[in-house]
Amino acid sequence: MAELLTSAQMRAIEQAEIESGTVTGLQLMERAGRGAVAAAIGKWPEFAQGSHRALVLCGPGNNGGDGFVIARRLVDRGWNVDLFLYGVAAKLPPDARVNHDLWAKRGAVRAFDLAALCDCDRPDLFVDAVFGTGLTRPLPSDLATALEVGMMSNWTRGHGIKRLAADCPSGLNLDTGMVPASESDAVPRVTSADLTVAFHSLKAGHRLGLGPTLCGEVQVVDIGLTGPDASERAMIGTPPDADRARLVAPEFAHGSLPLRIWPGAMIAKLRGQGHKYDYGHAMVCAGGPGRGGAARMAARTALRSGAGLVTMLCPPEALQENASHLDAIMLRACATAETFRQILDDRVSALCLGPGLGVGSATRDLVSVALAHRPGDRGWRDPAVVLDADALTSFENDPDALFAQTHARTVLTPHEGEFARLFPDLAQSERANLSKIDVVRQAADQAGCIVLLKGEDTVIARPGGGASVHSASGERAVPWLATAGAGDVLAGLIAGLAAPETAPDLYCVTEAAVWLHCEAARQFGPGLIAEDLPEMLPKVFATLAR
Ligand SMILES: NC(=O)C1=CN([C@@H]2O[C@H](COP(=O)(O)OP(=O)(O)OC[C@H]3O[C@@H](n4cnc5c(N)ncnc54)[C@H](O)[C@@H]3O)[C@@H](O)[C@H]2O)[C@@H](O)CC1
Ligand SMILES: [K+]
Repeated sequence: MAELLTSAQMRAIEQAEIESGTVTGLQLMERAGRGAVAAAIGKWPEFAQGSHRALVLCGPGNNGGDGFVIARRLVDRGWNVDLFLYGVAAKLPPDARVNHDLWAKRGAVRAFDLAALCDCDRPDLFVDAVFGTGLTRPLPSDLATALEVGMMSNWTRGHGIKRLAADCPSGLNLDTGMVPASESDAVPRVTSADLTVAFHSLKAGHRLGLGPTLCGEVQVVDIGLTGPDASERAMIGTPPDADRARLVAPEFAHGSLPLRIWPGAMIAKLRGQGHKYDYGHAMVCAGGPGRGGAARMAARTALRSGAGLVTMLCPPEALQENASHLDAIMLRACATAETFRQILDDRVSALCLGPGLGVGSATRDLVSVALAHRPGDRGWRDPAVVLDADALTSFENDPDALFAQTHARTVLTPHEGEFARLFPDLAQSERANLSKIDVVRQAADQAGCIVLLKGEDTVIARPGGGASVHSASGERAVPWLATAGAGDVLAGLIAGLAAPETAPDLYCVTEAAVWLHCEAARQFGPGLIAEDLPEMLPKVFATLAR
């Protein structure tokens, strides 16, 4: 559970620490530059010995300051370094200026010039230290060109040049994971780094949007600010604080976490002992004949993932079809919302509605019954209600009617299309400079419940602010998870994990569900279809129990 900071939060942390007198900005910059060089040598051991050539491009702020430190450290190691400054030395902020001056005693500072840069000898390492957390506008086009992969073809064997980015590839907005579009260049050219060293902590933009692709491998470098580890440890089992966002992964900023602690501890059946009813009763509502597959997959996943028992409810005319597919899952006919209300009893602890349910008033009525159900004397909290797919689209014309009924134990799991139907003002086309985290936070506030917006960067948020990002990128990239029915499985997974009496906080369960969903797909590999996901769960659980 690593924190994902915004640029402003990072600045505030640095500022507070500098003002407290425990560290100076100059010390932080030195550690950042040294840490970047150490990370590069760790990744490319061939750089540890001998003389190599680097081209360092420094910017007009403190990110440029890091570049001067990197250049100095490389020369100390016997490297040849060409350094260009995009900006004016006299206008550098103080710490960057000090490092500029230190470098100037060792090598030349050349004013940024595309032609001169292209004239340099082929570098082994290209260091991008132009902009970090301070990017405020699109990249100027000459700079974009200088940072471009295509420019590398100036050098023979240009493809072998390693790219190191200080804090981020310049042009990437570290709050949004987006590259601001420029008027002159509709498709801004930002080049992927091979290695990005993130100072102190991951920032949101490292894991949102284009961030994972552009950053390449990301290593967090400790620059001696008060460690995030303690606060990260405290996060396990509790949702994030209002203004905080975190990465859904078994890791801290500076290390990994045993899987039995997370997500293992989020899975009731990996811990206690109990009767099937202690693990809760999940119910899944299905649509009419020929449309039961999605709900059956959700139900099967709920049963595999932790519910003690699972019942599927369907219209009487779909009974035969569903009965021929289900064994361990119980099946009951449910013709109307009123019947649904009568069927719900004290033991029902999780409800999943939406997959294959059909769009319209009948679905709206079922959703209303689900959201109005209270636990009675036997239960101690409201049942978890997971609403997906048709349960969301059915409220397209009146989302407020849904939001008037949702409660704290409700999770909405839209994809971008469904999200736009419920929150048209927050649709992708309307987001401007808001990050996906900000957008889902606003949605959760509007809806009054947990909202999970799917994608390669899945974002979860709850009312009042806390948010999480799960990134299916890099080693966790699962393009084969983009398959029909995968979303139905996720809805069932949340319901199944939330059903047990001892299930942790619903927000934390939702985080674990997203990770497990991706993990099951990852372990299965290409060729996956949605039915494979519940069948992979036992294997995944086995790795968490150790
Ligand atoms: N003491 C500190 O504050 C430390 C800062 N660190 C580094 O400093 C970075 C943040 O420094 P800054 O806040 O100075 O920000 P940056 O160095 O990221 O950039 C700010 C400068 O770039 C200009 N700028 C922004 N976007 C531009 C664009 N599109 N075209 C042209 N100019 C543009 C701004 O006007 C400003 O001069 C971090 O990412 C990190 O790399 C680290 O050295 C650790 C210590
Ligand atoms: K940079």
